[in-house]
Amino acid sequence: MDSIVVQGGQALKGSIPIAGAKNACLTLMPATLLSEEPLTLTNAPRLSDIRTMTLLLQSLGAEVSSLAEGGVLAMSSHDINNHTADYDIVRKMRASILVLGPMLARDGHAIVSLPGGCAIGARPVDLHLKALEALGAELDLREGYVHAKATGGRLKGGRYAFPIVSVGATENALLAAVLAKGTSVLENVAREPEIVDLAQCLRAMGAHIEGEGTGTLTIEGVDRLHGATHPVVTDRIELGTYMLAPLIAGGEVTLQGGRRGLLEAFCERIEAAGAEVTESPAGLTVRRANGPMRAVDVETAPFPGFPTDLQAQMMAMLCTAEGTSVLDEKIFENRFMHAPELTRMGAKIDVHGGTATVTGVDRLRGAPVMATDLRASVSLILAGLAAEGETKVSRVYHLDRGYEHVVRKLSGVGAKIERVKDDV
Ligand SMILES: CC(=O)N[C@H]1[C@@H](OP(=O)(O)OP(=O)(O)OC[C@H]2O[C@@H](n3ccc(=O)[nH]c3=O)[C@H](O)[C@@H]2O)O[C@H](CO)[C@@H](O)[C@@H]1O
Ligand SMILES: C=C(OP(=O)(O)O)C(=O)O
Repeated sequence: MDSIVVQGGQALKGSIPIAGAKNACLTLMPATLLSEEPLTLTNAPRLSDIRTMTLLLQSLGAEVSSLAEGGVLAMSSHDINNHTADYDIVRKMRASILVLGPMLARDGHAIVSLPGGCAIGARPVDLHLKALEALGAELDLREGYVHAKATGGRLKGGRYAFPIVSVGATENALLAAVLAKGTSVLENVAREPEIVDLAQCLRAMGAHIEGEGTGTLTIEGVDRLHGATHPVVTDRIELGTYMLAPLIAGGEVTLQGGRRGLLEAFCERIEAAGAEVTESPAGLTVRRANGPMRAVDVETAPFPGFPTDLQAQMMAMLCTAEGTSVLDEKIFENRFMHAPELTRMGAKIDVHGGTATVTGVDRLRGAPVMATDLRASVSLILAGLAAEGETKVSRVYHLDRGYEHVVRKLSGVGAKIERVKDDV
């Protein structure tokens, strides 16, 4: 297993290219199952989650190329010969459940393992299933698998109002509705840029969709979809993560390809804390406006609110901001695993239920730390950038799920960071 070792105290200067979004790519890839013609993605990121989705699609009979220059990922689902998504793959990555809607829509049947909970919370998939039932799916849960059939062999247009906003359930329902017979109306849907990206890709494949980016999606099902080439939207979570780096370590960094519209609520909060964010055709440039960073309160919410996937990284920044900040995590019930690790580095954090109170300290101190999920891991690297001495973050496989070339990107702007092999 590898670790990341950071020597803190270097101010940062330069540019970081931002990759295509993991969470967009993971919902765009299953769209290949909807057509017998090829779907090609460009700007796909080089991440272990993308590799896992590749293996899952290949296990169903799809052809998926290895990632080429420019993030080109060529896929073809001409011969889908297996309709079972096995537990061994699904348990590695929750986004695997996104093959259920498209398989059901294409061939009228599918068997997909239930993903189970994970470190950040229970994360049920009941809303995915209820939305598919509203489109005419008959579901049976047996031995840890969802056995799904479309009544009469084809899904039918239907209406479903989500009781809470769910990104994944919106995606699964949209992926299914595009080939259902008739009109579907999905209400209280997620509005994340990744949903807008999925709708645009499906439209390029011939789907009839209205309302992406709003609370209601209206989909007129078509009999077949064709091939397309689609660029994956910029990763707003990678963008926000690296925007925090110069605020923590000092200096000025340009995030190439960054756009404010992807992260308006996040930009507003870091500006309230003392950041200066400048938008240009090249991207977003970030530095401290004047003097040290100050405390701000943060509440996570579905888009366009403050993303839960940036809560851990924001906490790392607030650990050395002047004053006391309150972070309310409203999406996942157990997403503060980074707090005890940051405390080991000298941070002052009290966690009660879904609320963390952070009192800024002058300086963090490097320490060996360990993270149990993706964003928690990167928050420890960010904290290490300004900590006194050495921070060693172990269990780097979490990081590899969502950040490509993290050492290259941060050392490119002057951080002292390396990846090392652990002694066994
Ligand atoms: C691969 C991917 O895109 N992952 C993102 C996606 O996860 P994911 O799609 O899993 O997150 P959801 O938006 O579905 O989850 C939101 C909330 O709804 C609950 N819920 C969800 C589905 C369901 O059937 N029942 C239910 O109760 C969840 O437990 C959670 O409390 O959106 C999250 C919220 O922005 C992000 O943190 C994840 O990075
Ligand atoms: C929680 C995340 O991903 P996933 O939904 O795949 O677990 C994330 O990207 O921060």
